[in-house]
Amino acid sequence: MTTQPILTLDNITNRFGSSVIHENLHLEVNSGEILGLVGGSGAGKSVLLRTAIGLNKPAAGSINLAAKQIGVLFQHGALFSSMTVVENVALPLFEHTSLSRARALQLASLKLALVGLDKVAGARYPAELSGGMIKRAALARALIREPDMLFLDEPTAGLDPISAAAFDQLILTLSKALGLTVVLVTHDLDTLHAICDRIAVLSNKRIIAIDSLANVANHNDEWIQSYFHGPRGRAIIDKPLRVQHSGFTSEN
Ligand SMILES: Nc1ncnc2c1ncn2[C@@H]1O[C@H](COP(=O)(O)OP(=O)(O)OP(=O)(O)O)[C@@H](O)[C@H]1O
Repeated sequence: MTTQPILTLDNITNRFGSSVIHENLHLEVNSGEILGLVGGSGAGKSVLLRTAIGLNKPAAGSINLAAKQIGVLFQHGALFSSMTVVENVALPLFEHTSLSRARALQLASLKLALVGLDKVAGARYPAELSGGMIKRAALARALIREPDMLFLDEPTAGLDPISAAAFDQLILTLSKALGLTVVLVTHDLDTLHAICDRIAVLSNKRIIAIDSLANVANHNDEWIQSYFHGPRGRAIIDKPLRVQHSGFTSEN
């Protein structure tokens, strides 16, 4: 991994009316890393992600995004119910390229295969898929334009622990195989532990810590202490990582 920032947010201020969400916030994302962004509910994680990708214009500050192409998985990034899964995945190609429909659908099938969905799943409508399969299809759609950077908003939300672990591993495998930089917003401590190179903590309108999980967890901040050393956090920090594929716990 290089330490070249692929994304720099500098002195960012965001406000809605009189409510200040971010103030003089600074964040750098290194090329090739998986960065987990955590913070309390309403801290402004999603707004920060939208700011980074240009969907929210900050009141002040600068954004330097060096990625050539980005892919985004939104928190409620539902697929269109009236289109098949493969059509949903191909949609960005229909909209943004001059590829033929047949070629776009062929590329979409390849992306579906990459995330573990076969042609049968591709021919279904979203309502006919499980939650985990929908996440995979949405990930395939985020990957369809060959991004070098992915933004994922709560990728494992709503998944059972085994499906969530499998989805974590998929993100990890794809990011390493494709050389992707990943920024993911999550509340899922397992995800932080299993796949994130660094953790950024958003609190009090700023990034108050950014480091490895072990170092961030030692930070002397009240929210960090309660998040990482509360009952759920302790279980992750203090215990060995489960073996993700099987869902079993390993002592290794
Ligand atoms: N378009 C908007 N207009 C007004 N207020 C907004 C808008 N978008 C977000 N907010 C407010 O900004 C704050 C931060 O919202 P955001 O969704 O970024 O939080 P979050 O950290 O992602 O929360 P959660 O973990 O619960 O998803 C909230 O108080 C929210 O109500």
